[in-house]
Amino acid sequence: MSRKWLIENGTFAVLEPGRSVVKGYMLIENDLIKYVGESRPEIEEGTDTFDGRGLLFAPGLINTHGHAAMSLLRGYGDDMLLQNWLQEKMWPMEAKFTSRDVYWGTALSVVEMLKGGTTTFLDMYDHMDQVAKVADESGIRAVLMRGAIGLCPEDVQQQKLEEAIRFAQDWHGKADGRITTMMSPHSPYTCPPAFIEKFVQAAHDLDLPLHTHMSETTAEVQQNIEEYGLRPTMHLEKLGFFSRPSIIAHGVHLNDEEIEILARNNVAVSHNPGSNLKLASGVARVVDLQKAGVVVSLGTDGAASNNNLDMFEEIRLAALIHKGVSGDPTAVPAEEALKMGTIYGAKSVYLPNTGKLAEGMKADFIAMNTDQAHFIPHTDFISHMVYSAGPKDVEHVWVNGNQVVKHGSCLTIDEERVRREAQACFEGLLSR
Ligand SMILES: CSC[C@H]1O[C@@H](n2cnc3c(O)ncnc32)[C@H](O)[C@@H]1O
Ligand SMILES: [Zn+2]
Repeated sequence: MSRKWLIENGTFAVLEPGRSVVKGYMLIENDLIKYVGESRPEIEEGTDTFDGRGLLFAPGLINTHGHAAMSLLRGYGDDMLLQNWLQEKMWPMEAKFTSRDVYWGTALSVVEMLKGGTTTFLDMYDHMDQVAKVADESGIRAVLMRGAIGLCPEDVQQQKLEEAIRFAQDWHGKADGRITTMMSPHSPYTCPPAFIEKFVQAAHDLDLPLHTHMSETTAEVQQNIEEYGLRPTMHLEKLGFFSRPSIIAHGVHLNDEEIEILARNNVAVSHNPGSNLKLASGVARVVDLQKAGVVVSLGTDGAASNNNLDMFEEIRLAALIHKGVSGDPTAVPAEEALKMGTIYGAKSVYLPNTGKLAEGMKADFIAMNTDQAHFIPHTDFISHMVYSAGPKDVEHVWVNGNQVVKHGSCLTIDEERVRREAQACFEGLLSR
């Protein structure tokens, strides 16, 4: 049965050229936005109404890189460089992760993301059926992939590849279309070239995009040059990676030629400023990437390197650090930063019908309470959302037309149970 409802007297962040915000109405039918505008549309009998006064409606935030189950390792390895952090802290603990750990760790992250206004997340991890189960049950939209590290014997590599293919086939388009999949070798420094080529071939066979970590640290770039005689971008290009739609995470250390290769191949970049700062990896050349025409979106990375999944923080960091680094106060203006967290996120994870409040788009959106001191005066709501707001301002969240957060509480997940089980999982990991 069709369900129609009309939001009245709201403020809508439409982010269109010449008009960032519209005061008026938004009509939703099932999973789709049917109308956004100043005048009240004709509505059929039986259409519900929703009072939007005091609320700023915005597209749901899109987190384009992360490892949700790593919230179990939040605070477990702080103030370290990437390679030491991975080798000494993360990988030894992750080797002990069971399906149960991944389920509750992911659920913990999904609670944090939904309550903080994130309606879509990309996730690269192991035990991915558990991640898909959480996405299915919670109502969030998810772009999922079995991440594969190839530092293992060939028969184990083969198992990982087959599992990645099986997972991608099983879940693509599931959960009312909320789950899509990608193929994902972890990185050029953890995957031998022949292993990466197999993922590229599988992505061609399954008609799926590719995702990987790339050029996150100077050490990684140096190692790639020593092992393969090429910088990571040229190396992946040679392996055919960019012959598929692809999104790379980080892209911190890129030279001009690499930026040109990414632009020429329409490769999207997930910028993860919080994680890159915390691991002292550096600051990505976002302004140069955007000037070259690369779609740059935003990700949190896992909660063990961030240490939260707050997309407002990533949006604000994107708007701030590039001003600081360049000395140019117009670098990454507020509206551009917000687009990186919404519409550019949608483009970079190949979900073109999300990320915007407009007719025909999926009804994935949030409502923020603007009757608060840090939203006053009601001058520029886009500025306030980027420079002043945070996850606690998110009052309601809808994904695919369904309400998943109401007055700041999750409707689809038992948050108290998730917190208890996640704590128990962490204690179990410590004792094993
Ligand atoms: C194969 S599952 C994903 C794998 O990635 C690791 N990881 C988490 N954050 C980062 C990062 O910033 N760079 C590289 N790898 C990262 C995580 O610990 C898992 O092992
Ligand atoms: Zn990562």
